[in-house]
Amino acid sequence: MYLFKNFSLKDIPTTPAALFSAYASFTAFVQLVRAMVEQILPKPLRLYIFNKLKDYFFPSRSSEDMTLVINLYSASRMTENQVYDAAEVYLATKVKPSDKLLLVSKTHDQKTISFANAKAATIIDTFEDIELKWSHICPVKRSDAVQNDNEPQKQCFMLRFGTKHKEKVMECYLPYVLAKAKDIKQEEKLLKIFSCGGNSSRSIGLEHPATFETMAMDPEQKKMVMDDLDRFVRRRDFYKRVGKAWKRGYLLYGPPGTGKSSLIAAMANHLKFDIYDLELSSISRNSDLRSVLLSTSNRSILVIEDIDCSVEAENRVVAEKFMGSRYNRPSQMKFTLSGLLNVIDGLWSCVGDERIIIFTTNHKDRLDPALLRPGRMDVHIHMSYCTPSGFRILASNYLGIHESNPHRLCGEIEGLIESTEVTPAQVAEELMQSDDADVALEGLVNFLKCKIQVDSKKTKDEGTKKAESFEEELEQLDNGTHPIFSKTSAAFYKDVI
Ligand SMILES: Nc1ncnc2c1ncn2[C@@H]1O[C@H](COP(=O)(O)OP(=O)(O)OP(=O)(O)O)[C@@H](O)[C@H]1O
Ligand SMILES: [Mg+2]
Repeated sequence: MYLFKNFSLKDIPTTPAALFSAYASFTAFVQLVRAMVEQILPKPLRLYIFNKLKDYFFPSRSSEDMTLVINLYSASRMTENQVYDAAEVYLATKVKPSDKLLLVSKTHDQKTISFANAKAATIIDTFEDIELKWSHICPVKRSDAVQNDNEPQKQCFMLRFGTKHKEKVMECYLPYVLAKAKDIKQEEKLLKIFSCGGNSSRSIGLEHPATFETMAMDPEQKKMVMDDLDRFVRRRDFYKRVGKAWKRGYLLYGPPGTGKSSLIAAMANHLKFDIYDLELSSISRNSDLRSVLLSTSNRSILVIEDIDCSVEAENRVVAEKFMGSRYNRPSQMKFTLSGLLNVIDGLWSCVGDERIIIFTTNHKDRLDPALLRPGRMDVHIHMSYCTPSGFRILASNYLGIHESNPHRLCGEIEGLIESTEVTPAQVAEELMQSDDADVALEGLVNFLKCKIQVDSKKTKDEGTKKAESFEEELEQLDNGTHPIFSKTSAAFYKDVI
């Protein structure tokens, strides 16, 4: 303040001699300060402060730094550079509360609106105490410039860091950015379900709400499946080490309405894998099957539902085609379960990674032994009729009734469920009848009681029918009119029955 108060315009040196003298005193002053600093601060500390100041005032000129240039296109310019893509995704998450300019976007593949920092700014990231400075270069297109379509814009990211960290950045940080970006994309990804058959494959967004949380399954079985899936995706190196393809096969079996399809959706949602639903009925040749398999991507689930019916139906179709001699070489068209398994096994073991294949059936007992052979399907999951614990999950999903505060009818319902075979789908349908828990649960009680009555009548009727036919048979044996046994062998047969 003192200096400024006493300073007037006439103090500004104007003549060359006065300017020289001012310069000389300024340099003398700087040298004095420098000498004092050299006396007080040791050299390493001085260097450190000097570099910091230099970085701050001249960020692009630090001699101890090195810069990596990450172009939008790879060196060959044929394809997009995955590192650029990953950097874009990764840096978009580095939004700071102080950022005043944000980019807002949402693509078809994203579930939510995303906010990213404008690329104009330098973004400072830290990784294991290394400071990394990201900046984005995007040359402005001049309106008078001749646009050459073959020459992509030289957009790039510049990544600057201390040269001494070169190895760590190359070997650890960049892979970390790639992995992080993959996770972010995976998290935001809208799953797809591809319907594959013949030569075509259509896809739509998979918005099935089933999750493991909403699945009415035995808690231990649920945990087993979740753990198995988690272990599978974690074990890339393990599969490599033991020389096994990174694939896993599941067989889901159980009566209709026990949640086989829902479990597939829950698995896809859990892993964030797309689903390829293979319609075997529209595939007549192994070559079609091969091309469908080749068109599936990594991190996906290939589903073949109702395997017992599909293969039977397919064999019929092939037989019809064969009889109609629409094809000249019918032997090539033979399409059997073992053929299917061979194609899948053969291709499956060498194409792609992180694949899951799921077969479903209502009748495990009708399946070809080739499918049940040990080692063919890694995990067999039995989807059973509704259990009391399954009911509790459904009651929580549909009516918000929690175990800690059960409804007065829950105990009765659990007892009824234990004494009959009711599917989770049937229970769910009853629970959907009303938002009012009293009404919905009373409806379920009535439904279960009716079912028990109908079932016991059916069993009784069957028993009566059996008893009647038994009586009839005895009579035939006695009077010698039995269609198989003569009067002489009747005594022996009576003993057996
Ligand atoms: N275990 C379950 N947990 C939760 N909901 C279930 C369960 N099982 C069935 N559901 C309900 O019933 C409906 C039908 O079930 P889903 O289609 O999954 O049965 P499925 O076993 O595949 O039957 P299908 O053998 O006929 O194909 C589902 O949409 C879901 O609402
Ligand atoms: Mg199903």
